[in-house]
Amino acid sequence: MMNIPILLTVLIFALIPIILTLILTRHKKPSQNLPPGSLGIPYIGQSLSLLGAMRTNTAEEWLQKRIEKYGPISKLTLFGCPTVFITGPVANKFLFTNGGNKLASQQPKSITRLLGARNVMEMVGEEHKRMRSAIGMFLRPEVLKRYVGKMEDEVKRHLEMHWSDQGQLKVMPLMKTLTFDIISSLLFGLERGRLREALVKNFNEMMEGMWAVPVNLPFTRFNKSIRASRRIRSMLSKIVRDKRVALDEGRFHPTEDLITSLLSFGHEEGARSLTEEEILDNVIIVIVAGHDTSSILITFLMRQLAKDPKLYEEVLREQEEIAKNKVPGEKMTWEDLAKMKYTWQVVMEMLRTVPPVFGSFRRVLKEVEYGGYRIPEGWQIFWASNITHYDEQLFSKPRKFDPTRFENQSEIPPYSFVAFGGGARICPGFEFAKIETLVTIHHLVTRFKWRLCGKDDSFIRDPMPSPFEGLPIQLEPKIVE
Ligand code: HEM
Repeated sequence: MMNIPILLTVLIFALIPIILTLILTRHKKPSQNLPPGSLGIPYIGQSLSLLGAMRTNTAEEWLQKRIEKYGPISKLTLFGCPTVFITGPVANKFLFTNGGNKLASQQPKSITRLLGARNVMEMVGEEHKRMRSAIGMFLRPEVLKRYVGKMEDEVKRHLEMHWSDQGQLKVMPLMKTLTFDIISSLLFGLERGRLREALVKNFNEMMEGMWAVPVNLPFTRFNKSIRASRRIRSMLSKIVRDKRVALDEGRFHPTEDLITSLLSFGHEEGARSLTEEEILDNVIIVIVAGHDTSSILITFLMRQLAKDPKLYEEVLREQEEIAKNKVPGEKMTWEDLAKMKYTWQVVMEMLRTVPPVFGSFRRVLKEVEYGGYRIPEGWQIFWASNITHYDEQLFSKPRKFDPTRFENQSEIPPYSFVAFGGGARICPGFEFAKIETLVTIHHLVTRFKWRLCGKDDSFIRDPMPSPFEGLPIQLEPKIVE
Protein backbone atom coordinates (compact mmCIF):
# COMPACT_ATOMS: atom_id res chain seq x y z
CA MET A 1 0.00 0.00 0.00
CA MET A 2 1.28 3.50 -0.96
CA ASN A 3 1.95 5.78 1.96
CA ILE A 4 0.02 9.04 2.26
CA PRO A 5 2.76 11.56 1.18
CA ILE A 6 3.51 9.51 -1.96
CA LEU A 7 -0.21 9.20 -2.72
CA LEU A 8 -0.62 12.98 -2.35
CA THR A 9 2.38 13.67 -4.61
CA VAL A 10 0.99 11.34 -7.30
CA LEU A 11 -2.43 12.96 -6.98
CA ILE A 12 -1.02 16.48 -7.28
CA PHE A 13 1.00 15.56 -10.37
CA ALA A 14 -2.06 13.90 -11.91
CA LEU A 15 -4.23 16.91 -11.16
CA ILE A 16 -1.78 19.59 -12.39
CA PRO A 17 -2.57 19.14 -16.13
CA ILE A 18 -6.33 19.13 -15.39
CA ILE A 19 -6.11 22.27 -13.24
CA LEU A 20 -3.89 23.98 -15.80
CA THR A 21 -6.29 23.15 -18.61
CA LEU A 22 -9.21 24.48 -16.57
CA ILE A 23 -7.41 27.73 -15.72
CA LEU A 24 -6.25 28.26 -19.28
CA THR A 25 -9.60 27.54 -20.87
CA ARG A 26 -11.38 29.70 -18.25
CA HIS A 27 -9.22 32.64 -19.16
CA LYS A 28 -9.07 31.88 -22.82
CA LYS A 29 -12.66 31.09 -23.76
CA PRO A 30 -14.30 34.45 -23.11
CA SER A 31 -11.56 36.33 -24.91
CA GLN A 32 -11.50 33.87 -27.81
CA ASN A 33 -12.52 35.78 -30.87
CA LEU A 34 -13.81 38.71 -28.85
CA PRO A 35 -13.17 42.15 -30.38
CA PRO A 36 -10.02 44.02 -29.26
CA GLY A 37 -10.15 46.56 -26.43
CA SER A 38 -10.36 46.44 -22.66
CA LEU A 39 -13.48 45.96 -20.58
CA GLY A 40 -11.90 48.12 -17.84
CA ILE A 41 -13.20 48.06 -14.25
CA PRO A 42 -16.23 45.74 -14.06
CA TYR A 43 -19.59 47.51 -14.22
CA ILE A 44 -18.09 51.01 -14.59
CA GLY A 45 -15.59 50.46 -17.40
CA GLN A 46 -15.42 53.50 -19.68
CA SER A 47 -18.88 54.95 -18.77
CA LEU A 48 -17.65 57.98 -16.82
CA SER A 49 -15.08 58.83 -19.42
CA LEU A 50 -17.67 58.71 -22.26
CA LEU A 51 -20.20 60.70 -20.23
CA GLY A 52 -17.50 63.31 -19.53
CA ALA A 53 -16.77 63.53 -23.26
CA MET A 54 -20.50 63.95 -23.96
CA ARG A 55 -20.71 66.84 -21.55
CA THR A 56 -17.77 68.62 -23.18
CA ASN A 57 -19.08 67.79 -26.65
CA THR A 58 -15.98 65.75 -27.47
CA ALA A 59 -17.66 62.35 -27.73
CA GLU A 60 -16.84 62.10 -31.46
CA GLU A 61 -13.12 62.58 -30.71
CA TRP A 62 -13.41 60.11 -27.84
CA LEU A 63 -14.80 57.44 -30.17
CA GLN A 64 -12.37 58.36 -32.97
CA LYS A 65 -9.47 57.69 -30.60
CA ARG A 66 -10.88 54.23 -29.92
CA ILE A 67 -11.19 53.57 -33.63
CA GLU A 68 -7.57 54.67 -34.20
CA LYS A 69 -6.43 52.40 -31.37
CA TYR A 70 -8.56 49.29 -31.91
CA GLY A 71 -10.23 49.65 -35.32
CA PRO A 72 -13.97 49.93 -36.10
CA ILE A 73 -14.97 47.08 -33.73
CA SER A 74 -13.90 47.16 -30.10
CA LYS A 75 -15.07 46.03 -26.71
CA LEU A 76 -15.54 48.14 -23.60
CA THR A 77 -17.91 48.38 -20.64
CA LEU A 78 -20.70 50.95 -20.70
CA PHE A 79 -23.39 51.54 -18.07
CA GLY A 80 -22.90 48.25 -16.30
CA CYS A 81 -22.69 45.98 -19.32
CA PRO A 82 -19.91 44.54 -21.49
CA THR A 83 -20.33 46.30 -24.81
CA VAL A 84 -19.10 46.13 -28.37
CA PHE A 85 -18.84 49.43 -30.22
CA ILE A 86 -19.29 49.11 -33.98
CA THR A 87 -19.33 51.81 -36.60
CA GLY A 88 -19.73 52.51 -40.32
CA PRO A 89 -22.42 51.64 -42.91
CA VAL A 90 -21.69 47.90 -42.80
CA ALA A 91 -22.01 47.93 -39.01
CA ASN A 92 -25.23 49.95 -39.22
CA LYS A 93 -26.70 47.52 -41.71
CA PHE A 94 -25.76 44.57 -39.48
CA LEU A 95 -27.35 46.21 -36.45
CA PHE A 96 -30.51 47.50 -38.14
CA THR A 97 -31.30 44.39 -40.15
CA ASN A 98 -30.23 41.72 -37.69
CA GLY A 99 -33.12 42.51 -35.34
CA GLY A 100 -35.24 39.37 -35.55
CA ASN A 101 -34.85 37.48 -32.36
CA LYS A 102 -31.13 38.04 -31.88
CA LEU A 103 -30.88 41.74 -31.02
CA ALA A 104 -33.28 43.77 -28.92
CA SER A 105 -33.40 47.46 -28.14
CA GLN A 106 -31.58 48.13 -24.88
CA GLN A 107 -32.97 50.60 -22.37
CA PRO A 108 -31.56 50.90 -18.86
CA LYS A 109 -33.91 49.13 -16.39
CA SER A 110 -34.61 52.42 -14.60
CA ILE A 111 -35.95 53.92 -17.84
CA THR A 112 -38.15 50.90 -18.52
CA ARG A 113 -39.55 51.37 -15.04
CA LEU A 114 -40.61 54.90 -15.94
CA LEU A 115 -41.81 54.27 -19.48
CA GLY A 116 -43.42 50.88 -19.00
CA ALA A 117 -42.42 47.36 -19.99
CA ARG A 118 -44.87 47.04 -22.90
CA ASN A 119 -43.56 49.92 -24.99
CA VAL A 120 -42.47 49.22 -28.56
CA MET A 121 -38.78 49.63 -27.75
CA GLU A 122 -38.93 46.75 -25.30
CA MET A 123 -40.48 44.36 -27.81
CA VAL A 124 -38.78 41.95 -30.21
CA GLY A 125 -39.75 39.80 -33.18
CA GLU A 126 -43.45 39.36 -33.94
CA GLU A 127 -44.56 41.40 -30.93
CA HIS A 128 -42.47 44.32 -32.11
CA LYS A 129 -43.90 44.03 -35.62
CA ARG A 130 -47.46 44.05 -34.26
CA MET A 131 -46.83 47.13 -32.14
CA ARG A 132 -45.10 48.92 -35.02
CA SER A 133 -48.09 48.39 -37.26
CA ALA A 134 -50.40 49.68 -34.52
CA ILE A 135 -48.33 52.88 -34.09
CA GLY A 136 -47.83 53.20 -37.85
CA MET A 137 -51.60 53.25 -38.47
CA PHE A 138 -51.70 56.87 -37.40
CA LEU A 139 -48.17 58.00 -38.23
CA ARG A 140 -48.34 57.08 -41.93
CA PRO A 141 -48.34 59.91 -44.50
CA GLU A 142 -51.86 59.12 -45.81
CA VAL A 143 -53.27 59.95 -42.37
CA LEU A 144 -50.84 62.70 -41.34
CA LYS A 145 -51.31 64.72 -44.53
CA ARG A 146 -54.84 65.56 -43.31
CA TYR A 147 -53.39 67.21 -40.22
CA VAL A 148 -50.88 69.68 -41.70
CA GLY A 149 -53.33 72.57 -41.12
CA LYS A 150 -53.93 71.50 -37.52
CA MET A 151 -50.19 71.46 -36.85
CA GLU A 152 -49.93 74.89 -38.42
CA ASP A 153 -52.64 76.20 -36.07
CA GLU A 154 -50.58 75.03 -33.08
CA VAL A 155 -47.41 76.67 -34.46
CA LYS A 156 -49.16 79.98 -35.17
CA ARG A 157 -50.83 80.07 -31.77
CA HIS A 158 -47.54 79.30 -30.06
CA LEU A 159 -45.66 82.06 -31.94
CA GLU A 160 -48.44 84.51 -31.17
CA MET A 161 -48.39 83.68 -27.45
CA HIS A 162 -44.67 83.26 -26.77
CA TRP A 163 -42.70 85.02 -29.50
CA SER A 164 -44.45 88.01 -30.99
CA ASP A 165 -43.89 90.51 -28.18
CA GLN A 166 -40.50 89.25 -27.11
CA GLY A 167 -37.17 90.89 -27.75
CA GLN A 168 -34.87 88.35 -26.19
CA LEU A 169 -35.84 84.77 -25.61
CA LYS A 170 -34.43 81.29 -25.11
CA VAL A 171 -35.22 79.00 -28.02
CA MET A 172 -34.80 75.54 -26.52
CA PRO A 173 -37.41 75.65 -23.70
CA LEU A 174 -39.93 77.27 -26.04
CA MET A 175 -39.37 74.64 -28.71
CA LYS A 176 -39.95 71.94 -26.10
CA THR A 177 -43.30 73.52 -25.24
CA LEU A 178 -44.20 73.80 -28.92
CA THR A 179 -43.40 70.18 -29.83
CA PHE A 180 -45.17 68.94 -26.71
CA ASP A 181 -48.27 70.94 -27.63
CA ILE A 182 -48.20 69.64 -31.21
CA ILE A 183 -47.88 66.05 -30.03
CA SER A 184 -50.65 66.34 -27.46
CA SER A 185 -53.00 68.02 -29.90
CA LEU A 186 -52.31 65.75 -32.88
CA LEU A 187 -51.66 62.43 -31.24
CA PHE A 188 -53.94 62.60 -28.23
CA GLY A 189 -56.54 65.11 -29.33
CA LEU A 190 -55.69 67.14 -26.22
CA GLU A 191 -56.45 70.80 -26.76
CA ARG A 192 -55.17 73.67 -24.62
CA GLY A 193 -56.39 73.66 -21.04
CA ARG A 194 -55.69 72.49 -17.52
CA LEU A 195 -55.33 68.83 -18.37
CA ARG A 196 -52.69 69.52 -21.04
CA GLU A 197 -50.80 71.84 -18.69
CA ALA A 198 -50.87 69.22 -15.92
CA LEU A 199 -49.58 66.60 -18.36
CA VAL A 200 -46.72 68.85 -19.53
CA LYS A 201 -45.73 69.53 -15.93
CA ASN A 202 -45.70 65.83 -15.07
CA PHE A 203 -43.85 64.89 -18.23
CA ASN A 204 -41.15 67.45 -17.50
CA GLU A 205 -40.85 66.09 -13.98
CA MET A 206 -40.60 62.52 -15.25
CA MET A 207 -37.98 63.42 -17.86
CA GLU A 208 -35.83 65.27 -15.32
CA GLY A 209 -35.16 62.07 -13.44
CA MET A 210 -34.84 59.82 -16.45
CA TRP A 211 -31.04 60.04 -16.53
CA ALA A 212 -30.66 60.53 -12.76
CA VAL A 213 -29.02 57.94 -10.50
CA PRO A 214 -31.83 55.36 -10.20
CA VAL A 215 -32.17 55.39 -6.42
CA ASN A 216 -35.79 55.17 -5.44
CA LEU A 217 -35.83 56.86 -2.03
CA PRO A 218 -38.16 59.67 -0.96
CA PHE A 219 -36.91 63.02 -2.34
CA THR A 220 -34.47 61.58 -4.91
CA ARG A 221 -34.90 62.82 -8.48
CA PHE A 222 -35.63 59.30 -9.61
CA ASN A 223 -38.37 58.92 -7.01
CA LYS A 224 -39.96 62.18 -8.20
CA SER A 225 -39.87 60.79 -11.74
CA ILE A 226 -41.58 57.58 -10.71
CA ARG A 227 -44.34 59.51 -8.98
CA ALA A 228 -44.78 61.76 -12.03
CA SER A 229 -44.95 58.67 -14.28
CA ARG A 230 -47.77 57.26 -12.08
CA ARG A 231 -49.71 60.51 -12.32
CA ILE A 232 -49.26 60.58 -16.12
CA ARG A 233 -50.58 57.03 -16.33
CA SER A 234 -53.67 57.82 -14.33
CA MET A 235 -54.42 60.94 -16.44
CA LEU A 236 -53.88 59.08 -19.71
CA SER A 237 -55.92 56.15 -18.48
CA LYS A 238 -58.94 58.44 -18.07
CA ILE A 239 -58.38 59.93 -21.54
CA VAL A 240 -58.20 56.42 -23.03
CA ARG A 241 -61.45 55.39 -21.29
CA ASP A 242 -63.29 58.48 -22.58
CA LYS A 243 -62.06 57.89 -26.10
CA ARG A 244 -63.14 54.26 -26.00
CA VAL A 245 -66.67 55.38 -25.16
CA ALA A 246 -66.61 58.03 -27.92
CA LEU A 247 -65.42 55.41 -30.43
CA ASP A 248 -68.10 52.92 -29.38
CA GLU A 249 -70.76 55.61 -29.75
CA GLY A 250 -69.44 56.47 -33.21
CA ARG A 251 -68.48 60.03 -32.19
CA PHE A 252 -64.83 59.45 -33.20
CA HIS A 253 -63.24 58.00 -36.29
CA PRO A 254 -60.47 55.39 -35.72
CA THR A 255 -57.90 57.78 -37.22
CA GLU A 256 -59.04 60.75 -35.13
CA ASP A 257 -55.74 60.61 -33.23
CA LEU A 258 -53.10 58.12 -32.08
CA ILE A 259 -55.14 56.90 -29.10
CA THR A 260 -58.28 56.16 -31.15
CA SER A 261 -56.04 54.48 -33.69
CA LEU A 262 -54.46 52.25 -31.04
CA LEU A 263 -57.89 51.50 -29.54
CA SER A 264 -59.19 50.41 -32.95
CA PHE A 265 -56.15 48.33 -33.86
CA GLY A 266 -56.81 44.65 -34.47
CA HIS A 267 -60.40 44.95 -35.66
CA GLU A 268 -59.51 44.97 -39.34
CA GLU A 269 -55.93 43.76 -39.28
CA GLY A 270 -56.87 40.36 -37.85
CA ALA A 271 -54.34 40.97 -35.05
CA ARG A 272 -54.85 40.81 -31.28
CA SER A 273 -56.21 44.12 -29.92
CA LEU A 274 -53.96 46.13 -27.64
CA THR A 275 -54.33 45.96 -23.88
CA GLU A 276 -54.76 49.15 -21.86
CA GLU A 277 -51.20 48.73 -20.55
CA GLU A 278 -49.89 48.52 -24.12
CA ILE A 279 -51.81 51.63 -25.14
CA LEU A 280 -50.56 53.66 -22.16
CA ASP A 281 -46.93 52.52 -22.47
CA ASN A 282 -46.85 53.32 -26.18
CA VAL A 283 -48.54 56.68 -25.84
CA ILE A 284 -45.86 57.57 -23.28
CA ILE A 285 -42.96 56.33 -25.44
CA VAL A 286 -44.24 58.31 -28.43
CA ILE A 287 -44.31 61.52 -26.39
CA VAL A 288 -40.85 60.86 -24.97
CA ALA A 289 -39.31 59.79 -28.31
CA GLY A 290 -41.08 62.46 -30.31
CA HIS A 291 -41.00 65.76 -28.51
CA ASP A 292 -37.39 66.23 -27.39
CA THR A 293 -35.88 65.07 -30.68
CA SER A 294 -37.92 67.46 -32.82
CA SER A 295 -37.43 70.39 -30.44
CA ILE A 296 -33.66 69.87 -30.60
CA LEU A 297 -33.73 69.72 -34.38
CA ILE A 298 -35.66 73.00 -34.72
CA THR A 299 -33.50 74.71 -32.07
CA PHE A 300 -30.31 73.76 -33.92
CA LEU A 301 -31.83 74.86 -37.22
CA MET A 302 -32.45 78.29 -35.70
CA ARG A 303 -28.87 78.37 -34.47
CA GLN A 304 -27.55 77.45 -37.92
CA LEU A 305 -29.77 79.98 -39.72
CA ALA A 306 -28.57 82.73 -37.35
CA LYS A 307 -24.93 81.83 -37.96
CA ASP A 308 -25.23 81.69 -41.74
CA PRO A 309 -27.13 84.68 -43.26
CA LYS A 310 -26.84 83.28 -46.82
CA LEU A 311 -28.48 80.07 -45.73
CA TYR A 312 -31.25 82.04 -44.02
CA GLU A 313 -31.83 84.09 -47.19
CA GLU A 314 -32.11 80.98 -49.37
CA VAL A 315 -34.56 79.30 -47.01
CA LEU A 316 -36.54 82.54 -46.77
CA ARG A 317 -36.71 82.85 -50.57
CA GLU A 318 -38.23 79.37 -50.87
CA GLN A 319 -40.70 79.97 -48.04
CA GLU A 320 -41.79 83.37 -49.35
CA GLU A 321 -42.53 81.79 -52.70
CA ILE A 322 -44.95 79.43 -50.93
CA ALA A 323 -46.48 82.20 -48.79
CA LYS A 324 -46.97 84.37 -51.89
CA ASN A 325 -49.30 81.83 -53.45
CA LYS A 326 -51.65 81.74 -50.46
CA VAL A 327 -54.59 83.98 -49.74
CA PRO A 328 -54.60 85.44 -46.18
CA GLY A 329 -55.74 82.81 -43.69
CA GLU A 330 -55.37 79.90 -46.13
CA LYS A 331 -53.88 76.88 -44.42
CA MET A 332 -50.74 75.06 -45.46
CA THR A 333 -51.11 71.72 -47.18
CA TRP A 334 -49.12 68.57 -47.82
CA GLU A 335 -48.49 69.89 -51.35
CA ASP A 336 -46.88 73.05 -49.93
CA LEU A 337 -44.50 70.90 -47.91
CA ALA A 338 -43.50 68.99 -51.04
CA LYS A 339 -42.32 72.31 -52.54
CA MET A 340 -39.93 72.98 -49.64
CA LYS A 341 -37.11 71.07 -51.29
CA TYR A 342 -34.21 73.30 -50.28
CA THR A 343 -35.47 73.77 -46.73
CA TRP A 344 -35.70 69.99 -46.39
CA GLN A 345 -32.10 69.62 -47.57
CA VAL A 346 -31.09 72.10 -44.85
CA VAL A 347 -32.99 70.02 -42.30
CA MET A 348 -31.27 66.80 -43.44
CA GLU A 349 -27.84 68.45 -43.28
CA MET A 350 -28.69 69.65 -39.77
CA LEU A 351 -29.59 66.09 -38.80
CA ARG A 352 -26.33 64.86 -40.28
CA THR A 353 -24.17 67.39 -38.45
CA VAL A 354 -26.02 67.42 -35.11
CA PRO A 355 -28.17 64.27 -34.91
CA PRO A 356 -30.46 64.54 -31.87
CA VAL A 357 -29.91 60.83 -31.18
CA PHE A 358 -26.15 60.32 -30.80
CA GLY A 359 -26.54 56.55 -30.95
CA SER A 360 -28.15 53.75 -29.00
CA PHE A 361 -27.76 50.22 -27.73
CA ARG A 362 -28.92 46.76 -28.69
CA ARG A 363 -29.04 43.86 -26.26
CA VAL A 364 -27.64 40.58 -27.63
CA LEU A 365 -30.30 37.92 -27.03
CA LYS A 366 -28.37 35.16 -28.82
CA GLU A 367 -24.64 35.18 -29.52
CA VAL A 368 -23.91 36.87 -32.85
CA GLU A 369 -20.85 37.16 -35.04
CA TYR A 370 -19.74 40.37 -36.65
CA GLY A 371 -16.56 41.22 -38.56
CA GLY A 372 -15.01 37.88 -37.61
CA TYR A 373 -15.60 38.44 -33.89
CA ARG A 374 -18.18 36.90 -31.65
CA ILE A 375 -20.43 39.03 -29.46
CA PRO A 376 -21.70 36.93 -26.57
CA GLU A 377 -25.28 36.68 -25.39
CA GLY A 378 -26.09 39.23 -22.68
CA TRP A 379 -23.63 41.84 -24.01
CA GLN A 380 -24.76 45.02 -25.68
CA ILE A 381 -23.86 46.64 -28.98
CA PHE A 382 -23.37 50.40 -29.21
CA TRP A 383 -23.72 52.34 -32.47
CA ALA A 384 -23.17 56.06 -32.95
CA SER A 385 -24.67 58.01 -35.84
CA ASN A 386 -22.17 60.87 -35.54
CA ILE A 387 -19.16 58.79 -36.43
CA THR A 388 -20.71 57.58 -39.69
CA HIS A 389 -21.99 61.09 -40.47
CA TYR A 390 -18.48 62.54 -40.17
CA ASP A 391 -16.74 59.86 -42.23
CA GLU A 392 -15.12 61.65 -45.17
CA GLN A 393 -15.32 58.54 -47.32
CA LEU A 394 -19.09 58.95 -47.17
CA PHE A 395 -19.53 62.73 -46.89
CA SER A 396 -16.76 64.82 -48.42
CA LYS A 397 -15.55 67.71 -46.21
CA PRO A 398 -17.80 66.41 -43.43
CA ARG A 399 -17.27 69.47 -41.16
CA LYS A 400 -18.75 71.77 -43.80
CA PHE A 401 -22.48 72.52 -43.51
CA ASP A 402 -23.56 71.84 -47.07
CA PRO A 403 -27.27 71.13 -47.72
CA THR A 404 -26.62 70.42 -51.41
CA ARG A 405 -25.24 66.99 -50.51
CA PHE A 406 -28.89 66.01 -50.02
CA GLU A 407 -29.95 67.29 -53.45
CA ASN A 408 -29.94 63.81 -54.79
CA GLN A 409 -30.56 61.47 -51.91
CA SER A 410 -30.10 58.32 -53.96
CA GLU A 411 -26.40 59.22 -54.16
CA ILE A 412 -25.97 58.83 -50.41
CA PRO A 413 -24.67 55.31 -49.76
CA PRO A 414 -27.13 53.08 -47.87
CA TYR A 415 -26.86 53.09 -44.06
CA SER A 416 -24.66 56.24 -44.13
CA PHE A 417 -27.30 58.75 -43.08
CA VAL A 418 -28.75 57.23 -39.93
CA ALA A 419 -30.25 60.12 -37.95
CA PHE A 420 -33.56 58.20 -37.91
CA GLY A 421 -31.93 54.79 -37.43
CA GLY A 422 -32.77 52.07 -39.93
CA GLY A 423 -34.34 48.67 -40.53
CA ALA A 424 -37.21 47.36 -38.44
CA ARG A 425 -36.68 50.00 -35.74
CA ILE A 426 -36.36 53.00 -38.06
CA CYS A 427 -38.06 55.99 -36.48
CA PRO A 428 -41.84 55.71 -37.07
CA GLY A 429 -42.15 59.46 -36.36
CA PHE A 430 -40.11 60.53 -39.41
CA GLU A 431 -43.05 62.03 -41.36
CA PHE A 432 -44.48 63.63 -38.25
CA ALA A 433 -41.12 65.27 -37.49
CA LYS A 434 -40.81 66.38 -41.11
CA ILE A 435 -44.18 68.12 -41.11
CA GLU A 436 -43.73 69.91 -37.78
CA THR A 437 -40.19 71.05 -38.65
CA LEU A 438 -41.09 72.43 -42.09
CA VAL A 439 -44.25 74.16 -40.86
CA THR A 440 -42.37 75.75 -37.94
CA ILE A 441 -39.44 76.92 -40.07
CA HIS A 442 -41.89 78.40 -42.59
CA HIS A 443 -43.51 80.59 -39.95
CA LEU A 444 -40.24 81.46 -38.23
CA VAL A 445 -38.40 82.75 -41.29
CA THR A 446 -41.38 84.54 -42.83
CA ARG A 447 -42.17 86.36 -39.58
CA PHE A 448 -38.82 86.89 -37.87
CA LYS A 449 -35.13 87.54 -38.18
CA TRP A 450 -32.95 86.72 -35.19
CA ARG A 451 -29.39 86.76 -33.96
CA LEU A 452 -27.62 84.73 -31.31
CA CYS A 453 -26.92 86.67 -28.15
CA GLY A 454 -25.49 84.12 -25.72
CA LYS A 455 -21.87 84.31 -24.51
CA ASP A 456 -21.19 80.85 -25.91
CA ASP A 457 -22.87 79.32 -28.95
CA SER A 458 -21.47 75.80 -28.46
CA PHE A 459 -23.37 72.93 -26.87
CA ILE A 460 -23.08 69.83 -24.72
CA ARG A 461 -24.73 66.42 -24.88
CA ASP A 462 -27.00 65.77 -21.97
CA PRO A 463 -27.27 63.05 -23.47
CA MET A 464 -29.06 64.90 -26.26
CA PRO A 465 -27.48 68.02 -27.76
CA SER A 466 -28.25 70.99 -25.58
CA PRO A 467 -27.06 74.55 -26.42
CA PHE A 468 -25.68 76.70 -23.63
CA GLU A 469 -28.34 78.60 -21.68
CA GLY A 470 -31.04 77.20 -24.00
CA LEU A 471 -29.82 79.29 -26.97
CA PRO A 472 -30.68 82.93 -26.17
CA ILE A 473 -31.57 84.99 -29.24
CA GLN A 474 -32.53 88.56 -30.04
CA LEU A 475 -35.70 88.45 -32.09
CA GLU A 476 -36.58 91.01 -34.74
CA PRO A 477 -40.18 90.65 -35.93
CA LYS A 478 -40.73 91.62 -39.56
CA ILE A 479 -43.28 94.23 -40.54
CA VAL A 480 -46.12 92.33 -42.19
CA GLU A 481 -47.62 94.37 -45.04
C1 HEM B 1 -36.06 64.93 -35.46
C2 HEM B 1 -36.85 64.08 -34.90
C3 HEM B 1 -36.53 62.64 -34.60
C4 HEM B 1 -35.34 61.95 -34.64
C5 HEM B 1 -33.97 62.48 -35.06
C6 HEM B 1 -35.62 60.59 -34.23
C7 HEM B 1 -34.65 59.59 -34.18
C8 HEM B 1 -34.95 58.27 -33.88
C9 HEM B 1 -34.00 57.18 -33.93
C10 HEM B 1 -32.53 57.31 -34.30
C11 HEM B 1 -34.65 56.05 -33.58
C12 HEM B 1 -34.08 54.63 -33.58
C13 HEM B 1 -33.33 54.32 -32.32
C14 HEM B 1 -32.71 52.94 -32.38
O1 HEM B 1 -32.63 52.30 -33.42
O2 HEM B 1 -32.27 52.50 -31.30
C15 HEM B 1 -36.02 56.41 -33.27
C16 HEM B 1 -36.98 55.53 -32.82
C17 HEM B 1 -38.25 55.90 -32.46
N1 HEM B 1 -38.85 57.14 -32.66
FE1 HEM B 1 -37.94 58.79 -33.42
N2 HEM B 1 -36.95 60.49 -33.93
C18 HEM B 1 -37.55 61.71 -34.16
C19 HEM B 1 -38.88 62.03 -34.01
C20 HEM B 1 -39.86 61.16 -33.59
C21 HEM B 1 -41.27 61.49 -33.49
C22 HEM B 1 -41.87 62.85 -33.86
C23 HEM B 1 -41.89 60.38 -33.00
C24 HEM B 1 -43.36 60.16 -32.72
C25 HEM B 1 -44.32 60.94 -33.10
C26 HEM B 1 -40.87 59.35 -32.79
C27 HEM B 1 -41.09 58.09 -32.28
C28 HEM B 1 -40.15 57.08 -32.22
C29 HEM B 1 -40.42 55.75 -31.68
C30 HEM B 1 -41.73 55.26 -31.06
C31 HEM B 1 -39.23 55.01 -31.83
C32 HEM B 1 -38.99 53.55 -31.41
C33 HEM B 1 -39.18 52.64 -32.61
C34 HEM B 1 -38.92 51.16 -32.35
O3 HEM B 1 -38.22 50.81 -31.39
O4 HEM B 1 -39.40 50.36 -33.17
N3 HEM B 1 -39.66 59.86 -33.18
N4 HEM B 1 -36.18 57.76 -33.48
